[in-house]
Amino acid sequence: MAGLFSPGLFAGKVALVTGGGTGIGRAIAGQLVELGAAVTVAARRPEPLRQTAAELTAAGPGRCHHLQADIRREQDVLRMVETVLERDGALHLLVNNGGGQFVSPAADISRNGWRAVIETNLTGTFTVCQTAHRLHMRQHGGAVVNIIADMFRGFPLMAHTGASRAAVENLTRTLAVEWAHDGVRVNAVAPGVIYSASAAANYADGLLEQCAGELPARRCGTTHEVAAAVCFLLSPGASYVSGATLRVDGAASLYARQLHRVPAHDRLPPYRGRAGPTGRAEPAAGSGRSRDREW
Ligand SMILES: CCCCCCC/C=C/C(=O)SCCNC(=O)CCNC(=O)[C@H](O)C(C)(C)COP(=O)(O)OP(=O)(O)OC[C@H]1O[C@@H](n2cnc3c(N)ncnc32)[C@H](O)[C@@H]1OP(=O)(O)O
Ligand SMILES: NC(=O)C1=CN([C@@H]2O[C@H](COP(=O)(O)OP(=O)(O)OC[C@H]3O[C@@H](n4cnc5c(N)ncnc54)[C@H](OP(=O)(O)O)[C@@H]3O)[C@@H](O)[C@H]2O)C=CC1
Repeated sequence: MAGLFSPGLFAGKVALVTGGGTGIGRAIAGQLVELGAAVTVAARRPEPLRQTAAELTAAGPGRCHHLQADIRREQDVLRMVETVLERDGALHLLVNNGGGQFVSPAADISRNGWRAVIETNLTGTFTVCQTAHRLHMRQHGGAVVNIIADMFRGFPLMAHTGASRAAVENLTRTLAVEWAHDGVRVNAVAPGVIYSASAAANYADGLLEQCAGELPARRCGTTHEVAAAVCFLLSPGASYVSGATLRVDGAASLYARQLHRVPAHDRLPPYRGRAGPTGRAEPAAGSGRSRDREW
């Protein structure tokens, strides 16, 4: 099938995709290589990176390098950006896709679990943005896309990722303004439920499929659908788009389905003022338990 974008759209462009060895990141790297870019994929596990780089380079016409880096480690991030600049002489396009989380009620998230997710999704993304800007984009401009998530109504059972992705959305807006005069555009893409091997593994027991059946689109999104949105935002076609969030979710963020179902309860009694219409204090509705919780 012919691609959506003009062949050679990114010829001569240098791109870095974190988390680019697997899933959505791999699809983004694949579309960039297909459109002529020199792409580096970076993440922690060497094997998926090596395999992705080899396969994408073989497919061409662009090429794909790989390097191991943990975006939580400042030294890794510095080395990653320096390596791209030394090898390819520039960094025009940056995609902050590396990230993750786990499903847990907020009450049960350990301090270290919270820190792991915040340091990856938020601090890691910030460190990569700041380093790319400081070492190259401040002088030469560029385009950045941050991958976030559908956290617009909160993210029950994923409080850590909801908080970090909302923060990245706000960071995106701030950087779009601060870096406009450097010629840097910064946007976000918010995927909904996207079928990737990792999502399938992390939302096991058919949860992903079950959830997909309740989405407005009645299916999960594909990694290629996210990649197409990212390529648009990186392209000159989006030259006047900065600070925006593009939701790639088939309208899921506008629809009520959530991972968490609120159980039946009466634990949020209404406020009735000091006195009701009779002049006497009104009894609270519901069970004694509900009254116990009035404050
Ligand atoms: C079905 C409908 C809704 C779907 C919505 C889809 C939304 C998004 C989907 C995706 O993004 S899927 C693809 C992303 N990939 C992942 O999320 C990868 C899987 N996750 C991880 O690798 C980890 O969760 C991590 C924390 C992000 C990685 O950090 P790290 O490698 O450093 O982890 P550890 O050192 O092993 O642990 C640190 C800390 O975190 C606690 N922890 C880790 N996993 C869990 C878990 N599953 N449950 C509870 N706690 C967990 C771990 O115990 C450590 O804390 P302490 O034990 O030291 O207190
Ligand atoms: N699939 C979905 O439905 C949705 C996904 N997302 C987000 O989109 C992104 C891609 O997800 P998806 O492709 O599905 O899942 P993947 O797990 O395949 O992608 C996450 C990638 O991030 C890399 N990564 C994780 N932690 C680090 C780190 N500390 N340093 C560098 N790289 C890291 C992983 O590689 P490695 O472990 O080797 O480091 C992996 O390649 C993630 O940020 C995800 O949370 C958001 C909304 C929905």
